[in-house]
Formats: sequence, structure tokens, C-alpha cells
Amino acid sequence: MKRLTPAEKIQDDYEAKLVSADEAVKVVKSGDQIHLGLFCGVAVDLERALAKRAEELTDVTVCTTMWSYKEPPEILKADPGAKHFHYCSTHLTGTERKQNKAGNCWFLPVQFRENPKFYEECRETFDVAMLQVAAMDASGNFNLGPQVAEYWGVLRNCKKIIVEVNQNMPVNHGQENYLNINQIDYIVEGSNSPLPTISAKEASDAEKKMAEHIVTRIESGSTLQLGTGGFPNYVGKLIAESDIDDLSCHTEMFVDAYLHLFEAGKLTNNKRINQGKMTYTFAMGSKELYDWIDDNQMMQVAPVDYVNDVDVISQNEKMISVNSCLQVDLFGQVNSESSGLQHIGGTGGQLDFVMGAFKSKGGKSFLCTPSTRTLKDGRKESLILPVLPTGSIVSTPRSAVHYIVTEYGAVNLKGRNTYERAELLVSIAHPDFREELIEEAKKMGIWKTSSKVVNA
Ligand SMILES: CC(=O)SCCNC(=O)CCNC(=O)[C@H](O)C(C)(C)COP(=O)(O)OP(=O)(O)OC[C@H]1O[C@@H](n2cnc3c(N)ncnc32)[C@H](O)[C@@H]1OP(=O)(O)O
Ligand SMILES: CCCC(=O)O
Repeated sequence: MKRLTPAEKIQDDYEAKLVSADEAVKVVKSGDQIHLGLFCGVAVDLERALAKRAEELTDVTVCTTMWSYKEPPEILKADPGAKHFHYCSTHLTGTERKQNKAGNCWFLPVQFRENPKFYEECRETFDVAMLQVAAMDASGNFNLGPQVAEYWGVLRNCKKIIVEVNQNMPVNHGQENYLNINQIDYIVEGSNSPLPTISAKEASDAEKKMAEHIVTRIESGSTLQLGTGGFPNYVGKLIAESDIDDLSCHTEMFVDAYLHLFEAGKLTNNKRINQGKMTYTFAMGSKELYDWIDDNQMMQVAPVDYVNDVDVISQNEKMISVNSCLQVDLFGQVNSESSGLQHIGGTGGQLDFVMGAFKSKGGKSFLCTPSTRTLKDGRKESLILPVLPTGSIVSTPRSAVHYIVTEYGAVNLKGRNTYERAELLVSIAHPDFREELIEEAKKMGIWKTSSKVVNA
């Protein structure tokens, strides 16, 4: 028999494992635990094929980290009463929030940096892991694209792996970011769907003022973590226009703000660890961001238990972390996850970066919210509250919180006692609510007769 060259052996393996999406999902049985993939790597063609089997399957648990498409997953459309599939997400997007309200999507609380261990040790073994990957290279390796995050926790604790090849998946340089053909059970050549994109929303007037309070507190030579949404992107824009320079990127989520900062010549990545690299655990943004990532040696995507590790984050000096939250109480407890009993989103890596930034020499974390929001009936509600309402989740505890920012200022709660915190927080509340907050603080025993509202 003719001996195959290594390249021929790889090609033979590829052809032996190549099946259609409908064929591949036949491996799923009632009662199975499935992982659908992460961020831009969710296996959309396999998910669609699985949905076609809704009527013949029961009790199938399907996990993902976030569903980033406007259209809900097909398995939920095919099973509106959640009789066949139990869909779980660790960070709800707007699409998933609607499904959560309808009782079709369950939230899985996690601390993002712990996710690999959590999937490897704390949940049932996955029967099938499905994920989108880039086209195979000559060595039989499939690049995981712009996300590694908790993949290895899932892949080390699963029975079968099905990859869906997407020719549009950018090849992302980094660490632990390839799957070899030997590790894979089935290969599906997918429909090469475009990656999900998020476009930054226009920042509101309050957000623009909040960004100004932050930018005046950032020094040249800092390393930046910017979160999701219009607000962190606006912070990036202001920095790009400022005279702050020599900045570095070490972030959980890689967003368009970094592309703008790079184009403005602000990002040197002259940091202490991973010099010269943009370090992150997943990327989500525009098509331009994905094109910039593709086969770019400057990029370093890496597992979340490395990127979000408090000790790793803190090795870079002047670590700056900027994230949004929903409510803050006068003790300094921060809710970033719920509106009363209504679930909004996950805590993600917020606490990881709050702790990592404070541990870094000269580091600062900023948790930001407009001082008020307008309710459906037109009334204004203060987002600085005496205490968090029933059902609110403490995402960042008062013991960890550093700067809180509203459009009225940024206050540093570290080292401040309870009545000083109340004073500082009242000083950045909306003026219409300050008197009311002072009266409540008095009843709570955290307002001294000498207390006054000060601007920090
Ligand atoms: C991915 C990263 O950010 S990495 C950084 C670390 N991770 C984190 O900080 C995670 C925690 N933070 C978050 O999840 C988000 O920043 C949030 C939820 C706090 C804000 O998200 P954004 O996308 O900026 O806010 P946006 O204004 O779009 O609001 C999202 C939803 O919350 C609702 N919402 C916003 N503010 C409030 C509030 N104060 N009270 C109640 N609901 C609110 C909105 O109505 C919207 O709901 P809908 O889509 O169902 O209509
Ligand atoms: C999935 C994690 C996203 C976040 O940290 O907000």
C-alpha cells in the first residue's frame, strides 16, 4: 500500500470527517448537553440544523456565552414553549433578554475569568461542542477566530467536537487558539455567513460628560480596558483626540475604539507584559475591526483565565478599566445586571478588571452610569439610590469599588468610610434627587451633621 505524505494524510482525514450540517447534528440525542460556540464563533448552520430536529428531541440543554444576532436562535423559534430545548446564556444580549422575559432563555451566573474551570469541573460533560472556525491550514489546524475565552474548558470536557468552517472567519494570532483535525469528530463546510457586527451607538449628552471626567484622569503610558456599548467607544474617541499617548491594550473585549486609537497613533503597546501586542479574549465590532484582526501579528487573543486574571491584569502599570453599570447605592454597591427582578445582563469580567486595575501600580477602575433614567411614563428615576431595590444584583461589591462616574463627576470611594461615601455619591447624583438622598442617608445612619455635598 502506498504510504501517504503528511499532507495527503491530513487531506484524507478532512474528507473522512466532512459531512453536511444535517448529518452532523444527528449525533445529538434527547437529554444531551450541547455547547453552541462563543461570540463570533457560534455555529449558526449547525444551530439551524438542530432546530429542524426540535420535534424529535426532548430535554436538550444548549449553552452559549451570548447570542449576538438580531434574529433569535432558530431552536427558540422552533420551540417557543421551551419544551424541547433549555437555552442558557452567561451574558444576555438584547435578543436573549426578550427570550428571557418570555421564559425561553435561562441565565447562567459566572465570573468570566473562572469560565474555563467552571465548564471543565462544575457542569455536566458536554455531549457535543459545536463551533465556527476558519478554514484548515496546511498543518491540519483550524483557527478559532477572534475568540478563545472559555473554549478550552468546554473542549476539554466534551465527548464530540463538530466544527463549522466559515471562510469569513478572520485568522486571529494568539495563544491556545487552534484546534487540530485530530481533535475533531466532524467537519461541516458552512454557508460562510457574515460575522455578527455591533455598531457603536451614539453617546448621549450624559455619557459625553462622563467620558470627559474619565479622560482627565488618564495619564500617558496607561493600559486600557474598554467595555462594550457607545460609552466606552466615546471614551476611546476622546482619548484619540487628546494629548494622552503611549497607550497599551489589555482588555477582555476588543472593540472598534482600539482601531480608532491605533489610527490616531496612540497605541504603542509599550506595556510591561505582552509588549507590542493587543491582548484580549474576544472581539466584537465592525467588519473593519475583523479585517484589521485577520492574520495580524500584533493581535493576541488568549484564554479568559489568563486575560482576566487579576494578577495578570495588574502586572501592567497604570491599568485603566472603564465599564458601565445600572445603579449604585449610597454604600457604593454596584448593580450591573438587573432592573429589580428583571434580568438585564451578566457581570462578565467587570469585577475581574475592577480588582486587576486597583492592584496595578497607578491603576484606576471607573464604573459609570448616567445619574438618572427616564421611565416609560416620562418620570425620571435616580440611578444613585439609598439602597439597591429588591431583586438588584450586587455585581461589584462596595469593598472592591474604586471610581463611580456620572455626568456630574467622578468620585473615588477607595479608602472612604460609609458617611464619606454617601457624601461623595450624593455629590454626583442628579441635583433634583440630592435632598431626598440626604434624608434617606440620615435615616440609614450614614449622614453626619457635618456632612456636606462636595465635588471630588
Ligand atoms: C463586554 C464588556 O463590556 S467587557 C467589560 C466588563 N463587563 C461588564 O461591565 C458587564 C456589565 N455591564 C453590562 O453588561 C452593560 O454595560 C450594561 C448592561 C450595564 C449596559 O449595557 P449597554 O449596552 O451600554 O446599555 P443599553 O443602554 O443598551 O441598555 C441595555 C439594556 O439595559 C436596560 N437598562 C439600561 N440602563 C438601565 C437601568 N439603569 N435600569 C434598568 N434597565 C436599564 C436598557 O433598557 C436595555 O434593555 P433592552 O435592550 O431590553 O431595551
Ligand atoms: C461575556 C462577557 C461580556 C462582559 O464581560 O460583559
